[in-house]
Parts: sequence; C-alpha cells; structure tokens
Amino acid sequence: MSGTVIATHGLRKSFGAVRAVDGIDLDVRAGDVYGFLGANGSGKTTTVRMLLGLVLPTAGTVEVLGRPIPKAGREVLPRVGALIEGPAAYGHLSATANLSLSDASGPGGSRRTRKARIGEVLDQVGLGGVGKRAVRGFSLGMRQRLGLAGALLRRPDLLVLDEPTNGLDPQGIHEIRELLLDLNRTGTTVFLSSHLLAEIEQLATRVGVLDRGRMVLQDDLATLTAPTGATVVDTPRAAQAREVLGDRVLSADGDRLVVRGSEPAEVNAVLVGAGVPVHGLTLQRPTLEEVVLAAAAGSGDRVQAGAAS
Ligand SMILES: Nc1ncnc2c1ncn2[C@@H]1O[C@H](COP(=O)(O)OP(=O)(O)OP(=O)(O)O)[C@@H](O)[C@H]1O
Repeated sequence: MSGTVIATHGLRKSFGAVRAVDGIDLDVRAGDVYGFLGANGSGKTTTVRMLLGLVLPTAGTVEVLGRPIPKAGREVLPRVGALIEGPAAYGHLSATANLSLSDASGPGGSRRTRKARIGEVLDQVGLGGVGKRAVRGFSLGMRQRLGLAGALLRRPDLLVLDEPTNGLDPQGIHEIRELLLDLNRTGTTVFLSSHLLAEIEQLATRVGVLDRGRMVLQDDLATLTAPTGATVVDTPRAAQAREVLGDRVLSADGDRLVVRGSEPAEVNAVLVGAGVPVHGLTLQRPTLEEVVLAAAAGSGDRVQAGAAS
C-alpha cells in the first residue's frame, strides 16, 4: 500500500448552529501513525464517524484508501478496523463469542479462518487467557482491548481508533502503545484520536491538531519538533559562559543557556577552550506542546499535556 490513505477536503459537520467540524483537510499517508489531537468536544469523534460513513458530512468530501466515503463504504470498510467510543459487547457472552458474532455480521470475514483469527487477535491484545469468560465481568480496560481485538479481526490495512487508551491503567496504555507500534511496523496505517498530548507525542509519526472544529496544525512530528538551530548548554559558570559567547547567547535561565549554533561540539570547544566547565549540551528542539501552543493560542491548555505513561 502506498500514497494517501485518508484524504478529506473541506470536511464539515454542523449540528444546528454548532459547527462540530469546520472545513478540515486531513492528509494521512500509508505507514503513518497519525495522531489526531484535540480537547474534549473539539470534533474528533464526529470526524472519525464521518471517516467511517456513520455520519454524513454537511459539506466536503472523504476518501479512504483511495475511494469515496460513504459511497464506496462496502468495498473499503472491510479493509478498515475501527474502534469508536465505548465499544459495545454482549455481557452474557464470552469474548470469543462476541468476536465470532461481529466477524459473522460484517462483510468479508471468512468463516473457515474465523476461529484461528479470533485466537490470534485475543492473544495480540492480551486477552488470550480469558477468551471463554463472559464479558460482563470484564473491566473497562478489558472491554477496550476486546474492542481493539474486534478492529483487528480482518487484518485491516487501516486502523481508526477513537481514544483507544481511554479507561486503561498505565500498564494497559503501555501494552496498547506497543501493540499499535508493532502493527504499524508490519504495515498497518494507524489513525488515532486522543486528547492527551503526551500520548500522541510518544506514538505518532504525523500529527493533526483540532481546535474547536478547525485544524490548526498538520505535519510530520519530526518536522514539527525539528532542531531549532540552537544549542542548550548547562554550565555551573553561566556568567562566565555569557562573557565568552557574547551575543550568541539567545536566552539564559540559571545554569542553562540557549546558544545560537547547531553543533554542540563546536559550542563545547569554545567554552572548554576558555576554561568554562560544561555539564551538558543538547540540540534545542521544541516539544509538541510548545508547537501546539504556538499554533493556536488557547488550544494548548485545552489539550491535556499530562503524561501518558
Ligand atoms: N449528535 C450530535 N448532536 C448535536 N451536537 C453534537 C452531536 N455530536 C456532537 N455534537 C457536538 O459537536 C461538538 C464536537 O463533538 P465531538 O464528540 O465530535 O468532539 P470530540 O473531540 O470527540 O470530544 P470527546 O472527546 O469529548 O468525544 C461538541 O460541541 C458536541 O457537543
């Protein structure tokens, strides 16, 4: 698979006077882990629903795997695994029975391979030991994993996940992250929404930021957090270092200076040559949080920066 996997143009959804999604152009490419970041209520779920043909846009177009949605949904959606808010399951049935039902009810699931595929996806999401247990007794995290198992049943080319780590404990979050990265390494394009900046920063190769229905930023994470051309120096003799470096010092904060120049070794040589001890040198890079804050005043504090462990 190559090229564009999700493309929307001017995608909009209004609910009465509320523009939940306000003219967005998503650009997701094969091989991406695309992090769709936005505060609660910014329009992520509505967008995801439009990608899957569950909600009709008010205006604009959606293409998934090169085909228009909802028109070509029957052809495209069997190649897409999806997990959207609060996956539903029958509580009185086992995990295996639930997966068997959803495989049988959707298009394209071969009965011959069903049992093997179910066993495989339960193992993948860490539910291998509890496949026979009734879902009624599952924790929220286990239900979330079961939903993810359902999304993986057809070995999709594209996974679309709305807040996939909601309700998981730190260990569960870690496991899902590893699983998504593994799937991505073996060729699955992953589109996931989250309100957690740290989660997106740890997972995504490409980032889109939604703020009150509008896209305020979309680019590769590596580009967004590329070195700024400055070096951060830690030295116990900051005053002396400032004298040596003169107007190359862009800012100073205690023992830490930001110095113009993208070769730490060169900065080190200048300082050490002048007898200034250096404790640390790093290339300065903006964090995703800083980039998001700069792109949309007000949106950065609505997106949760808290660590996704
Ligand atoms: N069916 C609906 N009818 C009316 N308004 C809606 C409907 N669905 C969503 N909205 C509104 O659209 C806006 C975007 O909601 P949406 O659920 O897409 O956001 P979100 O980013 O997914 O947030 P969350 O993470 O809280 O689900 C909100 O103001 C919401 O109240």
